Amino acid sequence: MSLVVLKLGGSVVTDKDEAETVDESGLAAAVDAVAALAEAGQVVVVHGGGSFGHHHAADHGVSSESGTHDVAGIREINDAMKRLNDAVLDALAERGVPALPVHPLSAGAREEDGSLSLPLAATETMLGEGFVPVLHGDVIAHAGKGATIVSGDDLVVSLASGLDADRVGLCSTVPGVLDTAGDVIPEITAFGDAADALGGSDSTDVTGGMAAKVQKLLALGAPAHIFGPEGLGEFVAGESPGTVIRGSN
Ligand SMILES: Nc1ncnc2c1ncn2[C@@H]1O[C@H](COP(=O)(O)OP(=O)(O)OP(=O)(O)O)[C@@H](O)[C@H]1O
Ligand SMILES: C=C(C)CCOP(=O)(O)O
Repeated sequence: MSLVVLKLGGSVVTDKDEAETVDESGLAAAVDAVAALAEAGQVVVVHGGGSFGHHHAADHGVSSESGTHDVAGIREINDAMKRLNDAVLDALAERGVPALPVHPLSAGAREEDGSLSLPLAATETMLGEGFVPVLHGDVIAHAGKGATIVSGDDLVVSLASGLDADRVGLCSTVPGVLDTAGDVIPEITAFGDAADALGGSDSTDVTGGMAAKVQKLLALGAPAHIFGPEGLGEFVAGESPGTVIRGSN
């Protein structure tokens, strides 16, 4: 049975400029795509932090690089991500998708060198039992730093390689990775293919925006598709919307 790893960008499922605001129409379109993928095979969903995680993380000075030992701050970030996760799970349940949460704060950790340890037992067993695991960017224990932020993009890379996914898609609010003229770059095989145009996010963001996303996906060593909400249908149909990141490792 085919296995797809699909990221729902925080910019899709939330209004990234309004604190803790779900984008109902973006979420609805994304969940319809997940429902279709779940009908056809196995799917693992990862969603980003959007205006839930990033705003609270920024308030506490926590990012993928900067950590904290402030328990109240860690809990504030994780609680916000669980609220967004509940909204995604509820929308999936309304469409009859058997979705269950996997919270990275309680499932994984970062080693001192920053490498991510994400045991897959919960995710793999959920898949084997016919469930749809839903993970999300989160705050995560980090040896030597207390806790830092793990991006949904990091989780996508870890899951796709650990589960040997057949297809990887990342839905954002842009139609793909854009060049300096604003056109979609069809394929990226090296960071230099788009370096001039790659930047952070237009909204509050503590995990590096599109530049970090492309860098992480190039390390995956398998094709990953970056597309906008209008590309969800094509991705579900097995086509290649937006930009394909084709790294080698
Ligand atoms: N060359 C580029 N092409 C496309 N988007 C770019 C580029 N450079 C910077 N960006 C910015 O990156 C954003 C997408 O990255 P972002 O991390 O915000 O996406 P996301 O995964 O939906 O969000 P989240 O990280 O909350 O899950 C775009 O909204 C755009 O503002
Ligand atoms: C900021 C938090 C807590 C999540 C970051 O995940 P991302 O939005 O996928 O980068």
